[in-house]
This record gives sequence, structure tokens and C-alpha cells, in this order.
Amino acid sequence: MRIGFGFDVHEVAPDRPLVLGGVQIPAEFGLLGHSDADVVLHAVMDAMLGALALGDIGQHFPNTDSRYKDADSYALLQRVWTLVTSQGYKLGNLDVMVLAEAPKLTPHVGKMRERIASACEANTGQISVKATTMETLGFVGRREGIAAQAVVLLVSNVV
Ligand SMILES: Nc1ccn([C@@H]2O[C@H](COP(=O)(O)O)[C@@H](O)[C@H]2O)c(=O)n1
Ligand SMILES: C[C@@]1(CO)OP(=O)(O)OP(=O)(O)OC[C@H]1O
Repeated sequence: MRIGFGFDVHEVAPDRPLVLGGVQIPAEFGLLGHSDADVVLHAVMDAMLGALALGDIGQHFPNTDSRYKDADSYALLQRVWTLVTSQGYKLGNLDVMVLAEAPKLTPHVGKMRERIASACEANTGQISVKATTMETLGFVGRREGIAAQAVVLLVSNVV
């Protein structure tokens, strides 16, 4: 078994879509990034890469590479998952915490879990997505950014 941890932050910006966990969320703002800035999937990918000591997403998908301009992070997660399975691992479980003052994310959590489960050949019972505000404190509390943390357990296919 291998455990991994991921963390990411993106700045809030008007006139950008808000994509979290592979789901487009209705909101009056989105997140700035070279890619679609899906902070949830970025934390998830870093947790998976970390679990197998395979570097981080910036090494796999550099933000200086025009191929990743406005990239769909869900497609990047599919590529990371291919890498994980090629190393002989499957998902044990994944737990994500999203730090966002707004919008209310609970109504969208089910869809995020389904999307992530689908990318990782898992069922939704293996995927947890939770949200918290920062009670108006700090950059998240001031609605300047959204952050996400993820922890993943990968299980070897070899018995
Ligand atoms: N963006 C968010 C943040 C929180 N929630 C839900 O509200 C609950 C209370 O949040 P606190 O920060 O006051 O602890 C939290 O447990 C989530 O269920 C949310 O949906 N979207
Ligand atoms: C996936 C990438 C690709 O540019 O997305 P970005 O939007 O730049 O996001 P960040 O989390 O700063 O770095 C990861 C990058 O590899």
C-alpha cells in the first residue's frame, strides 16, 4: 500500500468558469490558471503521483507548455490514472477537502465523486469529497482563492 498527499490553490477571477472535481459549478467567478484551474483534481493528481514518488503535476504537465493551456484537468487525471495502473496499483480510497468560502459545494459533491470514481476505475464509496469555509479568515475567507487537499491510498494489484 502507498499513501499520498496533495495540495493546491488557485486565485479567484471573474469571467472564468469554476470547475471543481471535473464538474462545472454555477458561480459568478471562476479560478485563474494555465489550465482549467480545477484545484480539486490538481490536489488529487498530486496525491496519486506522491503516493508512487513520481514527482508532481508541474513536472508531468508543465505550465510553460502550450499543450496545457486551458487543459481539461479531467483528461490529465485520466493520464495520471493510466500511470498509476501501469505501476500495478488500484485505488484503495481517496479523501478530498475543498476550502472555499463560496459557492456552497455540497449540492455538487455527488457529481464530483462520480466523475473522480469514473476516472479512477473505482466506485463512489471509495471517493470522499468534503467542503469547508475558512470562517472569513485568510485568503480563502476573503474569497481571493480556493484551495484543496487530498489524501489517497493506493493498493498493489500483486497479492
Ligand atoms: N464552500 C462550501 C463550504 C462549506 N460547505 C458545507 O457547509 C458546512 C459548514 O461549513 P463550515 O466552514 O462552516 O464548517 C460544511 O461542513 C459543508 O457541508 C459547502 O457546502 N460549501
Ligand atoms: C496542470 C497545470 C498545467 O499548466 O495547471 P495550472 O493551471 O498551471 O495549475 P497549477 O496547479 O498551478 O500547476 C499545475 C500545472 O501543471
